[in-house]
Amino acid sequence: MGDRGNFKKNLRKDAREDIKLTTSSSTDLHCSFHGALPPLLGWNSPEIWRDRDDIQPCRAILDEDLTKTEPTAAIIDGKMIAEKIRQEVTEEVTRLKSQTGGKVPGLAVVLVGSRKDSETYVRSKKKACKEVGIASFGEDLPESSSEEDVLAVVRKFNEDPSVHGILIQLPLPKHMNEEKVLAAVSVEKDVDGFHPLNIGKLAMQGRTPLFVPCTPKGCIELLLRSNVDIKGKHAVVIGRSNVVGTPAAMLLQRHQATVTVVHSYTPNPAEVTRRADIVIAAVGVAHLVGGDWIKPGAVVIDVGINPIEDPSAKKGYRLVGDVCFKEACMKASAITPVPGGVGPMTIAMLLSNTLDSAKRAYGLIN
Ligand SMILES: Nc1nc2c(c(=O)[nH]1)N[C@@H](CN(C=O)c1ccc(C(=O)N[C@@H](CCC(=O)O)C(=O)O)cc1)CN2
Repeated sequence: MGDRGNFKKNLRKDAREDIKLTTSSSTDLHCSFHGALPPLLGWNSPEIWRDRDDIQPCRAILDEDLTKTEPTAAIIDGKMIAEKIRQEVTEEVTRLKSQTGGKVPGLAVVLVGSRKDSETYVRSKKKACKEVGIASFGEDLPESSSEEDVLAVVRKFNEDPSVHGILIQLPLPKHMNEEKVLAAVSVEKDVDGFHPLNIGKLAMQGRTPLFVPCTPKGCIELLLRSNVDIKGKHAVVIGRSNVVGTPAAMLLQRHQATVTVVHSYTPNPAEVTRRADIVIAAVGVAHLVGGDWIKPGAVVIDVGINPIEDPSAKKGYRLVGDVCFKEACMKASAITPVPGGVGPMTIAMLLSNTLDSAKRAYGLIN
């Protein structure tokens, strides 16, 4: 009790700012009751990975010569595996069409604002739909749209029987309540798997969510299709975002892994990660995970897609993962590259979820 009562004075300023927000929220169970105690649901603290004494920059970033050691890792080719899944989806769409007298799955993609990366992802999703025979519907709203504008679009797609999946491209503009918008998507059309019912069922034993979030599902699919045993293994998930880290940890547990989540408040994350047989890195910090974080023989799934300056590249930048690929290759038994690893699987899983939704709507699966 005493320790908890005292801990407030040790918090950094940014965390304190956050406490003000958290304590005024209606979800802040017990706080007003216990006074100085932290809320039962914890603080909504920001993830800050930079300027930590217990994290060293990876050697490849420091341009040290790594050529003296031979890489050990097999490359898990996400692009190839995603392509195989797209072919499978194409065949199933054809079968569904013949079973339903010409019906095809439909995906609606809602984009709010004009973030360049989001526009690229939305374009890729629509193109992928076309290639596999899924009809795509789009609604692009300006950044200045109100939450009610977005909710109206969601309601329209909820009621449209030719739409089997609805996806709200994230992140939404800051002035919108993401929780409210995602919860407005019909649970039967929630192909992103972010509806509280779907994510809640994913967290609970013996429950079956209608959809599982695409990127974590893609990570597991990569492991399964690369014949990596998950059962009984120690998996470390680095990052605890709603989109990747948290659902990935839940999915790994459902596959009987022992899961540790490493986050920005974990002391000595390298030491903790070094105990893992399977590492899923999903923090969004370029090259955070150095070779010294990886146990020899571990399997590494790198979810990060971070642009870094590169004057030799046509666009002036290139994409790198959260893992220092050059270093991790010397330790891991298998690793996903960036680009060409998890990214293409995110879209393949979206197609697969949309197909499942259509099959359910036409009574072809439960
Ligand atoms: N509603 C959602 N929003 C977002 C999600 C999501 O799953 N649902 N995930 C990310 C972005 N994302 C899809 O939306 C996504 C990211 C990356 C890729 C991809 O194929 N990446 C390529 C590289 C692409 C490039 O060259 O620019 C790769 O890694 O090889 C696809 C989808 C955030 N928002």
